[in-house]
Amino acid sequence: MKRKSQGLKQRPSHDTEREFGGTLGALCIPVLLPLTVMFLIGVSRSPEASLLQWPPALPSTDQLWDPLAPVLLLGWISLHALLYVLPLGKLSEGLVLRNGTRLKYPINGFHSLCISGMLLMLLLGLGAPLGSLFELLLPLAACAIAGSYLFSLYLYIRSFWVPSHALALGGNTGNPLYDFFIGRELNPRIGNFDLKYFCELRPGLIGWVVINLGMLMKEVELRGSPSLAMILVNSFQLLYVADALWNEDISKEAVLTTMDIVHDGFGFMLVFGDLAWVPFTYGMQAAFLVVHPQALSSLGAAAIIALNGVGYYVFRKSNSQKNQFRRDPTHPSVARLETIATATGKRLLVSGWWGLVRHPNYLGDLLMALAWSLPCGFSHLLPYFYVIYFAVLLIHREDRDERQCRAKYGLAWDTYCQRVPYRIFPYVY
Ligand SMILES: NC(=O)C1=CN([C@@H]2O[C@H](COP(=O)(O)OP(=O)(O)OC[C@H]3O[C@@H](n4cnc5c(N)ncnc54)[C@H](OP(=O)(O)O)[C@@H]3O)[C@@H](O)[C@H]2O)C=CC1
Ligand SMILES: CC(C)CCC[C@@H](C)[C@H]1CC=C2C3=C(CC[C@@]21C)[C@@]1(C)CC[C@H](O)C(C)(C)[C@@H]1CC3
Repeated sequence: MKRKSQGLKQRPSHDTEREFGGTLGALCIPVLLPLTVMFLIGVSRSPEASLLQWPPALPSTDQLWDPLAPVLLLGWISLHALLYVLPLGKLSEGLVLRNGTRLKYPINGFHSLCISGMLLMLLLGLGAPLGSLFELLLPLAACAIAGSYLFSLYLYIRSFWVPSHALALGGNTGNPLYDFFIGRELNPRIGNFDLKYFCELRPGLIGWVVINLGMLMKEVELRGSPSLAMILVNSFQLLYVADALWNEDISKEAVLTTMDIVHDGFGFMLVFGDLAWVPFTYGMQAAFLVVHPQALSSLGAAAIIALNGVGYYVFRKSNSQKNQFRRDPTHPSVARLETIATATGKRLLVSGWWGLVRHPNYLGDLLMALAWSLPCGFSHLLPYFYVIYFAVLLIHREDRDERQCRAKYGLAWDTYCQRVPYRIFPYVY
């Protein structure tokens, strides 16, 4: 690769505000989170399933390797890369970049989900032992983690050959450890293939529901039929993933406007998050249920379904309201909502869902997260790991978003905060 014109040479900005605990965070997170993945998988299949057991039970090295794991993982990524480049769905434009251009993105994630689903059904019909994913979970996670390190290294190195406007504002501090972690390049692409966008929605997110299905099949192998708890966990999480892929389209909804796509560089944090953390920890409840079956009454199941329904309603309605307003503030569904003006020309909603709390979509997401854990009963903490982690992630994300909005909207943002004082939970936080 040739270095682009000298006039565009990037200068590290040492005074950039550092996130995720700065250099210390960048040193600890890439070590601790992969260990957490291994620890959680190990604990989920131990009879005690205790998170508090000391010393923590980490799997032995021979449990981490199976030659089938890299083959399956590479096959899965290649399948999704192929589906990504197939001329299915339409092309949408992202937001305007710093150099005034807009990138084009294929909107075919839902097609990928449906095709993956059909292929899986075919494989199951042919007698493929999907339940073996249970035994392969540790080697698969180990490969995904190793792949995340290698891929992030590639992304870090290639970022030195791109022009400065292609770098993320927060990822060019000059501290190699931090920049590797947070990501230097904003939208790394090979030709038209957008690596960040591809990883954000496809292999990991769809991989998560495939692993869940594998856990369900393992339960069928062990006990003859899937339990109600397992069916609920699988259905709720499939709904969440299908919703994300269905709403990928910018002209419908707004994955292309999330802070991960618009603001964050593509470094270890997102690579590992997308390819290892999401598929191997978000489905922890299903893995837990294989070894720790739970009896669930019809009344309990009905209450949990209702909670997931309420959470989904709040999550979807609030996200849709903001996205509709962003797209067309004169649309009848949002035109009557009260707003305040900002210096950028954009208006902020202060009524409707966004007048209830400043992040109603996070509230809905957290209610759903709780509904995913409840089918696992109250005997163990492990199935509640996701809710606890997610609350921490969203509180931290909310704080990052607030700082970005305050920088963008200044006084108007402060007025919004006065009008809508609660962040996520009405009257609590
Ligand atoms: N399952 C998971 O692991 C995760 C799920 N999520 C989910 O993803 C979804 C998207 O979340 P996220 O990307 O964090 O951001 P949000 O969808 O919450 O968007 C925040 C942005 O919305 C705009 N905005 C904020 N307040 C207002 C207002 N009052 N009026 C108009 N516009 C406003 C601002 O953007 P602008 O100035 O550009 O208009 C702000 O930066 C959420 O539902 C979240 O729960 C997120 C992270 C992880
Ligand atoms: C390991 C780290 C410290 C943190 C990793 C964070 C990532 C796991 C998440 C950051 C933003 C995400 C989003 C989704 C999944 C998790 C990650 C990648 C999302 C795709 C889930 C489905 C939603 O509907 C969404 C709005 C599309 C989400 C976008 C953000």
